[in-house]
Parts: sequence; structure tokens; C-alpha cells
Amino acid sequence: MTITLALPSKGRIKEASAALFDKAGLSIVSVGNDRSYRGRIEGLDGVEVAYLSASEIARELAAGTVDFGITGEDLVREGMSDVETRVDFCARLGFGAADVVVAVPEIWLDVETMADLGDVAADFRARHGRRLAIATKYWRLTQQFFSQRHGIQLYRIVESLGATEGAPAAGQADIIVDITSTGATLRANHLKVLADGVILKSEACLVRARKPAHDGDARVAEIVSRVGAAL
Ligand SMILES: Nc1ncnc2c1ncn2[C@@H]1O[C@H](COP(=O)(O)OP(=O)(O)OP(=O)(O)O)[C@@H](O)[C@H]1O
Ligand SMILES: O=P(O)(O)OC[C@H]1O[C@H](OP(=O)(O)OP(=O)(O)O)[C@H](O)[C@@H]1O
Repeated sequence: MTITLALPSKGRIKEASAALFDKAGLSIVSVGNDRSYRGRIEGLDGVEVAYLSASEIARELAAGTVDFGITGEDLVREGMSDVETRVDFCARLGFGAADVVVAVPEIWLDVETMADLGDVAADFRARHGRRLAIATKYWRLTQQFFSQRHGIQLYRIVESLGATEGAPAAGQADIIVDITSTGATLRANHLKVLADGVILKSEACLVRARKPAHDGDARVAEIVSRVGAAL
């Protein structure tokens, strides 16, 4: 059985992932020509490298079509249920850090916590004739945090695929759940993060899709230990 390892082909975490693999002594040789999206690892037979985007890697880990991937924890947790039983977060890699947060308009002066937001959500229909609308692309993380963690049930998710921070000003939603790193985009859009509104502190991780065949496989152990030693 070939072990497939998916690395980011583009985007924010591509360069740091490649540098980490170099440091771990896992040098990748491209198969075919230089622009190939497939590779292998020198000195480690039976391991194939596939280059995919960060969100594709999360999807393939969920489907179990790759054995390992480097991608953001946020994308992995958003992409599957029962995450702990289906994947193993082997290592946190120290780059690609970003928080998934609940942010509300700065002018909501009396809303500082999730409990305050729960009160707003409960009164929303009576006041505005509709449910509180949350713009996000993280619908699973949002539902887990609002419904399961905070017992807030009265809201509606508005799927947002880009420029989520602009949704409240544009009238498409009341609040947002999105990723932030420096906070500049939130500030520019006059949004504030609730005091207990950090849903997830994400970073890039080495993630393994749990498979029975991995038990006792030396290649699997080697990849985990070499990456761990390079951190
Ligand atoms: N400022 C940021 N904004 C968005 N994502 C960030 C930021 N900082 C770190 N990340 C992380 O980077 C990862 C996504 O990387 P990136 O946006 O480069 O992917 P991508 O190549 O565009 O993937 P795809 O096209 O599949 O969405 C996520 O896990 C996210 O948490
Ligand atoms: O806290 P900050 O440092 O401002 O970063 C957060 C912003 O950066 C990302 O957007 P980006 O414009 O990079 O595009 P993307 O959504 O396509 O990744 C992300 O979606 C946030 O909007």
C-alpha cells in the first residue's frame, strides 16, 4: 500500500510546509516534470506526495483518500464530524496561525459576551421580525459553538464565501464568524470580537487520517517522528 502525503500547492502555508519538510530531511523529488503535482520522498519508498490546496487537503483527509496532510486545523474541523475519531493531529506546526472568532458591530455597546449575544438572539424576532443572521463559511464550527456550547438556538446562518466582514455593513447579516490574524480586517469593518468569542485557535498541523493499516507501518512512524524532530 502506498502512503499518500498531501502538501499545500499554493497559498499562505505552502512555503512554510515545504521548508519544514526540507528541515525534516524529507526531500521531495518531483515525478515527471518540474510542474508536476506529484512527487516522492527520497529514501522513503512507497510514499507519494500530492500537491493540493489547503481546503482540498482537509476534504481528502475527511474522505480518507490521503494518509497525511498539512493544512489548517480550522479547515479540518469544519470539514468533518467526529473529528477526533477520524483523524489524528500529529503535530502543530507553528505557522498559519489564525483564530476563528465571533464578531459583532462595534456599536453594539451592550454586547460583550456570548451570554449577551444569547439575549440579543432571544429578543431578535420580537424586535426585528426575523432571526439573528450570522455570515460565515464555518457553518459547522458556528453551529457547534452557538448551539452545543452556548445553547443559543435562535439564529440563521448566511453562507458567505468571501468578504465575510463586509456582510453586516451590507445588510446581509447581523454578525459574523470568520478567521482573523492581525485583526486589521475586523477593525476596518468596525467589528469587535466578543470576550469569550474565540471558537478556535487554529494553526497549520500535520494531520493523519486514522486507518487500521497504519498500525505498525514504519513509514507512518518515520514521517511523524521526522516532522516532530524538525519543529
Ligand atoms: N489571515 C488569514 N486569513 C485566512 N486564513 C489564514 C490567515 N492566516 C492563516 N490562515 C490559515 O490558512 C489556511 C488557508 O490557507 P490559504 O487561504 O492560503 O488556502 P488556499 O490555498 O487559499 O486554499 P483554498 O483555495 O483551498 O481555500 C487556513 O487554515 C487558515 O486558518
Ligand atoms: O486579521 P487579518 O490579518 O486582517 O486577516 C483576516 C482576513 O484575511 C483573510 O482574508 P484575505 O483577504 O487574505 O483573503 P481570503 O479570504 O481569500 O483568504 C481572512 O479571510 C480575513 O478576511
